[in-house]
Amino acid sequence: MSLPQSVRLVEVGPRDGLQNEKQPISVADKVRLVDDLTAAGLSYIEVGSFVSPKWVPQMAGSAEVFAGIQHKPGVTYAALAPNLKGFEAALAAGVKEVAVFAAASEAFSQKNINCSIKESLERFVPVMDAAREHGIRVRGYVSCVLGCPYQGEVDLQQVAAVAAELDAMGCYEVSLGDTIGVGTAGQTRRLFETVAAKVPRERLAGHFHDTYGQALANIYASLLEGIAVFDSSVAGLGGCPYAKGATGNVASEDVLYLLDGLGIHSGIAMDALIAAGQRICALLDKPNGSRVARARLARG
Ligand SMILES: CC(C)(COP(=O)([O-])OP(=O)([O-])OC[C@H]1O[C@@H](n2cnc3c(N)ncnc32)[C@H](O)[C@@H]1OP(=O)([O-])[O-])[C@@H](O)C(=O)NCCC(=O)NCCSC(=O)C[C@@](C)(O)CC(=O)[O-]
Repeated sequence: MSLPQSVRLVEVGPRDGLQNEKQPISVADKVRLVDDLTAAGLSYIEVGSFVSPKWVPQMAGSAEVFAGIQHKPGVTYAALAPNLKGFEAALAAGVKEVAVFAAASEAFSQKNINCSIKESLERFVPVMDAAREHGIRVRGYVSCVLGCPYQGEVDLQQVAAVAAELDAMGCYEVSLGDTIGVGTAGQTRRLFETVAAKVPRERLAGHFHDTYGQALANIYASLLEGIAVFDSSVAGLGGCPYAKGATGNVASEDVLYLLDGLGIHSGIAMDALIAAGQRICALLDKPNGSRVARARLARG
């Protein structure tokens, strides 16, 4: 299979990246991050989550963040919504695209959203109905596709079954998440081969955390499988509050470098992206998780 000619990056830094941060981050700083990412040319930014603030306190101000950001025409600004309550809050905040999130592991589903996989899918039905009514597009996530922090191995047929359910209920795209970043390139190819038997490749995306340093290899393996949408996080920010020890997503800057090297178009400006990552890392007082950013900054 030949490599895709263009790739869409879904920037999840403001949501997946920041949700795990313990220190308070002001609405103004979150707004600045999203605006910086818009300026860098990202066409899709996951801005926040409409989840329980008791479960994920850092995402509590998501409505204010949506109210504060610049909405550039042609850019999608999305939010997570785990249930109808979250969807209604997102709608009230003017959100035009939401994402629902399920898991391929029962144990993770319970820890993350306090219900079984089956119950979570049932919860999404009214969300999908309301979204259809209001003309809101819905993206789907499946977590723990290559391993679970609680149950270990995950059956790829189970991943395919959950992805197929999300697809059938109307998610226009399903993102497969290696939540704890344990997967390897060979497993990634088998993952997409298996899931593509049930959901067409053009409706699948890859979401790789970089805990074991395999995320770029997994993205390359996914490209070879014909996948053309990847989630990434500026400066490699993040981790999941319900996946202890998992590091952030693959850094957007590093994915961009890979794509540029392959001649694959993404429309993103590297210098502006690096500047956005540096600004948020300075604010959080943490090292930049992008190797490309560190190398470029060291070069001066
Ligand atoms: C799903 C629930 C709400 C169930 O939580 P629950 O406790 O079972 O919910 P409930 O329906 O029993 O309600 C309990 C309380 O929460 C409130 N509530 C109920 N729903 C909402 C809502 N939407 N927004 C705000 N509040 C809400 C509700 O009103 C009530 O308030 P109280 O009466 O106690 O004051 C909870 O488990 C939750 O919010 N979980 C969020 C988990 C989360 O955000 N995880 C991180 C994102 S997923 C991820 O990172 C993985 C991904 C996507 O990146 C891909 C990958 O890497 O794998």
